[in-house]
Amino acid sequence: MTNKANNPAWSILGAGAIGSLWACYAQNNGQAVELILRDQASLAAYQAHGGISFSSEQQTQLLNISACCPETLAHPIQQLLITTKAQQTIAALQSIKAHIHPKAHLVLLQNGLGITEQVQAHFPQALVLQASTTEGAYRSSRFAVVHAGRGQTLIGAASIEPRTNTSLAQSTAIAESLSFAPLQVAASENMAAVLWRKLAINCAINPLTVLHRCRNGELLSNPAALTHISQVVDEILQLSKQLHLDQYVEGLQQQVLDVARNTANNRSSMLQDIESGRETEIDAITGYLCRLAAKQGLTLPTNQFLYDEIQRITALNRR
Ligand SMILES: NC(=O)C1=CN([C@@H]2O[C@H](COP(=O)(O)OP(=O)(O)OC[C@H]3O[C@@H](n4cnc5c(N)ncnc54)[C@H](OP(=O)(O)O)[C@@H]3O)[C@@H](O)[C@H]2O)C=CC1
Ligand SMILES: CC(C)(CO)C(=O)C(=O)O
Repeated sequence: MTNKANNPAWSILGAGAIGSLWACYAQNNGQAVELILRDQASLAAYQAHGGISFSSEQQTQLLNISACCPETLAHPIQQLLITTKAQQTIAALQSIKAHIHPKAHLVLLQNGLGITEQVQAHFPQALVLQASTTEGAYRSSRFAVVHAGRGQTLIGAASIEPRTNTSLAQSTAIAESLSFAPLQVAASENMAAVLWRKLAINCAINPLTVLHRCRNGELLSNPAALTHISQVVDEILQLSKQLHLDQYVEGLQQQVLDVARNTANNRSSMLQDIESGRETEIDAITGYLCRLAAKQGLTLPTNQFLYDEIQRITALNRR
């Protein structure tokens, strides 16, 4: 589906693993989407590659998906799926701000919290939603994406505040328009619970895989890591109670262990970022948690320790 001016229904900002995954399934479903690349050099490299090499269920196809960059964007953006890493979001949006319709639908499909508030401040009239996915994808090279694991995607109001002005009908319509088979996107009636639980699980697994340099499943046989997990979980439960979010994280300790077991062979996204010398999403994960706690007059010593450690390791990586 394209809009009246024949523009794509969705523009996708961040042609990495997740952005390319959505773009490829959209294309395979006959839906016009457009990838927005970082700059002209990236666009030239993409065009030279001939599109995205997309691998799923042992089949690979080269999909020549329409692409542009801030310098070549030639139409107003009505619906934008944002699939950059959390910490890249604001700079990426700034680069195309002039093209974003004031009342655009902006969907952040990324881990971490706290970015949507910043996006809403930049685009006060826009409808800003957050999506959370358990799909798994990775880039085997710059423009080659592998759909590694099937999951589910939930979409809803971009806040952990239970109160929200976003109607379920709006989220449902947007979820449907982003459901490019086999990707399943559904509107959540309680996105606050989804986001808080996801944040808690990321806080309890991601930094620890970096600290102990291990796959998710290896945390389970490491006594020091298990102690850290318990401490992280206890601190999150304490904060959740104070914020009246405790019903969202009932049984958290067991859930964390289950996720580590079910994703045992994964290198967490944070470990992958560190190993590739990239910035991590620690600021939108553990950093967000610690800042929220500070506003409540609470300190979370283990989470703060993990935040500081990841910052230290990232800085060492940069040298
Ligand atoms: N991969 C997965 O399986 C999952 C990922 N997630 C979450 O989804 C989000 C995206 O992850 P993922 O796709 O893996 O990350 P990637 O790093 O693969 O993709 C991010 C993309 O954003 C692009 N980007 C960064 N800055 C800009 C900019 N200024 N302008 C245009 N593009 C820009 C990057 O471009 P460049 O290549 O030029 O740097 C890159 O292509 C993250 O929050 C992640 O935690 C959640 C669940 C699963
Ligand atoms: C759930 C988990 C830990 C799976 O690897 C993840 O979301 C991540 O790596 O960011």
